[in-house]
Amino acid sequence: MSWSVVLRERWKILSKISATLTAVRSMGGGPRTFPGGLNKWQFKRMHEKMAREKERRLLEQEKEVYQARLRSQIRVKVAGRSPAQGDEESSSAAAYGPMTASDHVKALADRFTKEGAEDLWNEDDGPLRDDPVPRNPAPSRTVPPLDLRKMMSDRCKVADGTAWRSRRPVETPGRRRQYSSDAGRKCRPKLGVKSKWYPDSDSDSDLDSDFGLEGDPVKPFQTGGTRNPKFPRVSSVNADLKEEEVAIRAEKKKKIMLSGAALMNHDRKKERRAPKPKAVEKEDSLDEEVECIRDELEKRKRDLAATVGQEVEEEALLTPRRFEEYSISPLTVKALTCAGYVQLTVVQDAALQTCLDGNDVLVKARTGTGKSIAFLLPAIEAVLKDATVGVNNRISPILALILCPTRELASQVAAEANVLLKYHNGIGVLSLIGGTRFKVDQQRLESDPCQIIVATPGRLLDHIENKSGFSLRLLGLKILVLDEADHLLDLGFRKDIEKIVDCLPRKRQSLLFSATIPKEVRRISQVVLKREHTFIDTVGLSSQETPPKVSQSYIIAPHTLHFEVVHHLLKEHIMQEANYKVIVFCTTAMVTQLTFALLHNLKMNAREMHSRKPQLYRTRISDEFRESKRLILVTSDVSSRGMNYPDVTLVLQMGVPCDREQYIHRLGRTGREGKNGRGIMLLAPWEEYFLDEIRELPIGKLPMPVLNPDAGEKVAESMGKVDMSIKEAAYHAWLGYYNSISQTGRDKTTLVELANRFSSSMGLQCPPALFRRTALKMGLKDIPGIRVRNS
Ligand SMILES: Nc1ncnc2c1ncn2[C@@H]1O[C@H](COP(=O)(O)OP(=O)(O)OP(=O)(O)O)[C@@H](O)[C@H]1O
Repeated sequence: MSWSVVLRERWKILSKISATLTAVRSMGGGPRTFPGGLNKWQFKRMHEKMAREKERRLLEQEKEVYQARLRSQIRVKVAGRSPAQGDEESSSAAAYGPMTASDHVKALADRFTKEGAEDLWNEDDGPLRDDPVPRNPAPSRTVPPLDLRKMMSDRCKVADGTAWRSRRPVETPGRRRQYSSDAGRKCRPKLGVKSKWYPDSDSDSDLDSDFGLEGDPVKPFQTGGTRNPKFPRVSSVNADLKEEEVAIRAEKKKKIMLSGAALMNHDRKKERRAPKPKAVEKEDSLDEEVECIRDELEKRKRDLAATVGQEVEEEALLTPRRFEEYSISPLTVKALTCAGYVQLTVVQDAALQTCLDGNDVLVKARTGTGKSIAFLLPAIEAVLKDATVGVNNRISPILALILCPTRELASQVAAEANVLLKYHNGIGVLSLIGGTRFKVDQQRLESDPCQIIVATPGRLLDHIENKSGFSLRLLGLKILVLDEADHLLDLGFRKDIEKIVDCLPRKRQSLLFSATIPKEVRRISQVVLKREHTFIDTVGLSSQETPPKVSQSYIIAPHTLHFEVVHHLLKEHIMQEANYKVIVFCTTAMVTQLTFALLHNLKMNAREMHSRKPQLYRTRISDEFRESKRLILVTSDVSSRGMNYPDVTLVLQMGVPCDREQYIHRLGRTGREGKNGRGIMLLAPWEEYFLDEIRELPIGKLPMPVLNPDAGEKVAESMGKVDMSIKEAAYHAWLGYYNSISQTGRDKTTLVELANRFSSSMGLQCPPALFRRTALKMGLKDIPGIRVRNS
């Protein structure tokens, strides 16, 4: 065999081997390593396991609390038995405590109603305040809040001469609130309706329910131990307690007292043993009273709505305190002064010192009142205090982590942080947000010595899971901030937040800020906060949650006319305001696209912003709108929270928001820094149910505007020019939205009707095939009168 043949054979073998090697080479640039030499999946599984364990631990802790509560109940009841009863068990049990159960209840009643018992009351059923007297109390309202309970008791005094003691302690001047609950806002007095007791709720709500805070206008106890004739004797309550005691003892004998099964039994919702009024005739008159008060309440609300534009509430945004009075770095004070911040706003004054002291804090304050600076200052101070700062580390630990729900908000917060760090060389801020290249983030993380990260949860988790060494950098974290905390702890984000928190050191400070903190968020806030955190609420029960100088109104109009009404309102506003700046909120990204296309065809100066747009475009539009005047931003809810666009003159909400909180945040884009503003919500008749959710807000009804037929034709013509694919996409998205949020949407027959109306308002013919496609997409089957199922 010649050499050339041998060479050719060898060449063939070599090329085969190289082809095989190419085929088995792993994709994505080789294996990634994680701390502890784990691969990506092992690392992910480890985190999931840790999360599961944490969940189990929390559950166990909760069980322990129930057990302890049960034990203490039994102890009180056993101690309540007098030795005179001759029961050996009771006499030995009496050693547990010196009081009988009824004495205990009476003493508590006395304690709660006496003056100076403020320390017993909680902030919005939260933990007891460390510092009950704030240095600068929120200025009082010009219009005093309507105290339903006080009115009730006053009326009752007049009616039958008996003095009913209100459960609400008297507001002491100089205090923000002695205690709080949602009672004032959510719970109208509902007589004859039993309120529920949830034994698994936190200790604070126990306090509420035990003392009938929820929905009860009056309290059964009186000072001095005298009994209100409307309520049964405490002894009848004791009889109930005794029965329960016997049942519990029987359970105990079976040795299942503290078993999971026993706990499950106590986990069930129980009807609270709220004392009922005895006299039926009094109940009737009481009903009348309540009706009367409701009417008065409605009237007051209407008056407030009518006059809100005329400075009903003159609350000052700034306090007399100045930043240099706090223990913050002089360089930061210099930067603050440079940016025009000299005095603190109310929320900054209320929260700053507590945050600087290193406590875990949950803060609620109205939109546009300066929460960002209130959490950025403690974050910067925490970084400055760390010994590693100033040391020339190539890769510095991440000391402060700020999480925001949207990319634009994260960029805005990072920009604000940079303003405050103007004179601090060596401290860096980096924003990690979705929609940008991961590689670019990695390079910036390696090249910039940043100690503060502002991130959206998804992208941060990406870095934790896919970038080796990133989790290690987080181990030195000193402070965690959740801006728009209620949204971040919402179902959409919660899993991500839990995963992130699992990667952070336990010994850290956590700050949660938002303009809305629903009760359920307070309960789950302990996913992030320590149990003994402080709750600061600068809004309070007595005040409205929306900006005081924003006039709020709604219009009910047939859906087929919505685009026409929007066009009319915008034209009218442009005529009235020379420097108009309007935000139009739409229900979904696709509906936003459609509305923008329509306004664009109508030659209005508008921009669009929603999640379907690339990040670069979104950033550009956001910056442009921040700087501009005489511009309309048509947007989805990506702009509803936290975005600080100065001098917005009108917020127009087209269609129902997904919940009450979203309404407040959308509206909060106007009237910032205590300025004037206007908010209009446009609803279809079937969306009126939403008004009930915001009934305590000063919102008034506007009549349906008189529409110009010529303008109507113009709108129809412009709608005709909009691309069919945009209309179809909006149609799908719109139906999906209503199907997911509203009761109406869940009624399939109504949904078909809505679909027809929506399609006609777009000039879409709604062919059955299109509706079938939508219905299938939404997982709907068997709609009466329509064959949805694919044959
Ligand atoms: N101490 C201050 N003095 C003057 N202006 C301030 C001060 N603090 C904040 N501001 C201004 O108040 C405006 C609103 O601030 P910020 O965006 O922090 O409000 P926010 O409470 O976070 O609102 P949202 O709830 O919508 O997120 C900003 O324009 C900011 O510059």
